[in-house]
Amino acid sequence: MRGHPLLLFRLFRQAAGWKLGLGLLTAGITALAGAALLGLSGWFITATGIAGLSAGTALVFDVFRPGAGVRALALLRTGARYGERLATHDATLSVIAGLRVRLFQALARPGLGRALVQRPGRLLFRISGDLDTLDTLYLRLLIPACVLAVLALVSMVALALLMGWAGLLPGLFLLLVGLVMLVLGGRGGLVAGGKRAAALEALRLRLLDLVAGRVEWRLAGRQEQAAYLALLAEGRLRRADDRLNRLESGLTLWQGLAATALLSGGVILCAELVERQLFGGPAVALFLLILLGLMEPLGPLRRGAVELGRSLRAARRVGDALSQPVPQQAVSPGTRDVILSAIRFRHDSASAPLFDGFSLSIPAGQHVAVIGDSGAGKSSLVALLTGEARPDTGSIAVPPWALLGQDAALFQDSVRANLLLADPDADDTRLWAVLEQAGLERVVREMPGGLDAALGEGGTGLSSGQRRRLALARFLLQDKPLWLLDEVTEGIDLSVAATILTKIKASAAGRTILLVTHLRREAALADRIIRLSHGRVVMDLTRGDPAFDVALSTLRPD
Ligand SMILES: Nc1ncnc2c1ncn2[C@@H]1O[C@H](COP(=O)(O)OP(=O)(O)OP(=O)(O)O)[C@@H](O)[C@H]1O
Repeated sequence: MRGHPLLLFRLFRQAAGWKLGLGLLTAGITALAGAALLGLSGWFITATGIAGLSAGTALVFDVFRPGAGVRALALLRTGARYGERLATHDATLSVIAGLRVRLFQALARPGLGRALVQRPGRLLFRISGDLDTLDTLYLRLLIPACVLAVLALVSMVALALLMGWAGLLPGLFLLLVGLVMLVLGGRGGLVAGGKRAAALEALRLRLLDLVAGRVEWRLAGRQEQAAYLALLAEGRLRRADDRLNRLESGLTLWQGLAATALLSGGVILCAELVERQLFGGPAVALFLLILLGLMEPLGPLRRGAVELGRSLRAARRVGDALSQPVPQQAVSPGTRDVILSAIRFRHDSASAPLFDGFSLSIPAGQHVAVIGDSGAGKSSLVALLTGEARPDTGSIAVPPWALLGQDAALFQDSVRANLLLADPDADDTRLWAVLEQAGLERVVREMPGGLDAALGEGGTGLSSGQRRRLALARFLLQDKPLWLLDEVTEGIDLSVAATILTKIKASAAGRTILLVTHLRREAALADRIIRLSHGRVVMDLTRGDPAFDVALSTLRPD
């Protein structure tokens, strides 16, 4: 089932089962009412015209019942069409909205997230393009295909009752036409649609490179080459579009030929029936116009068929991501201490394990500084604790944690929304309190809109020190027993660093802290210092030990 489009149909059904059914039902009623309306109107106009030829028939001709029928069918068709639009779009939008959340969660899985971040164009595509493509599956494929099948079957039964076995022919012909359309469109669209998706992804990436790196391209004198690469991708996109257009034109031709053949066959059949005096003029109009009505779903089906390949590809990719288990924070319920036992861990692209038989135990409430040269394994240790990296063997027990790192990771949204990420239920009083703790309250109060002030991408609108303080406020909002601090004051000026460290110290009592650092001012918060080297603990000192102060003094001063 992994990655199979059927998984998506199952998700569609779970998310909006009855709405999908209602959509199909109303779409079927709309099409049937449309075909009947066309036929009855044709019959009525013809029959009225013929009846009007002589005064005798004109007087006895009943215009009321067929007129009422036309009105009833018109009302039914309009109402059903309205219901269909409501039901199908509501169903699709709610399913896609639900899928978007699940896809975000799935993409947050460490391995997948990291793999995709190396190809941001693809990541963007998955989140936007693939999901939007999925509405085609239901709206443009399933609905027209089912409606065509229903119309064909109903027409087969009705026309067979009316004119014997010959009445089966239009329905069978329609089914054949629809099937050929799906096969041809699906096969052609799969290849051309795949090429189009790849070209569009390449074009987006090339354009991003061109714009974001324009200064570097220019300095290197290679702007022309970068533009040429974008043009190449654009050329591939155009050729793929041409192929898709040709495919759609071919299918339109096929639809036109099929419609002509069906109508011509209908005219020949009617001529035969008229000659045998089984059909009169009004019945001919009824029959031919019903045939026209039956072909109505072929247009949407044709457009859906061209999209079939693209939709199936998107369904497979989204299905692949969704079939992975949703990542959970690596938290062991009931644990208060941090315990790593006999860990063996190798980075994906590394040849040898970084940690081999690594064990570490931090009792609840202890404040530990992890120091060591660059590449010693400090960040990898934090990644193991947060679950971002998984050990090959060994066990890890971690209480609920909050992480504060060097990257402020702020989003293009309001100050409030950036804070609420940490605790969606926090009220304004609490938000102001953490802003005050982080030394940012006055700044935010002076911003237009206060908590609702909009930040730009990455927190633009705030200075880099203010961004770090906002990240600190968000961190403080999480009331977790374990704090993981990864070089939190690296690269910031003394006054901001002092604020951050003071606030951390003020709220540190009763919590376990593991801080990774090269800086004396940060390690001074700890009551235990561990030095790592090549993935091993080479020094483990507690405050009071004379070597503790010596270890502190080896660290970078402020
Ligand atoms: N994603 C990765 N793939 C392969 N090797 C990695 C990866 N991340 C880190 N490493 C390697 O693992 C080792 C430990 O890296 P880590 O980032 O944990 O060190 P660190 O002590 O945090 O260094 P720094 O102080 O420079 O941040 C290094 O040799 C590094 O090259």
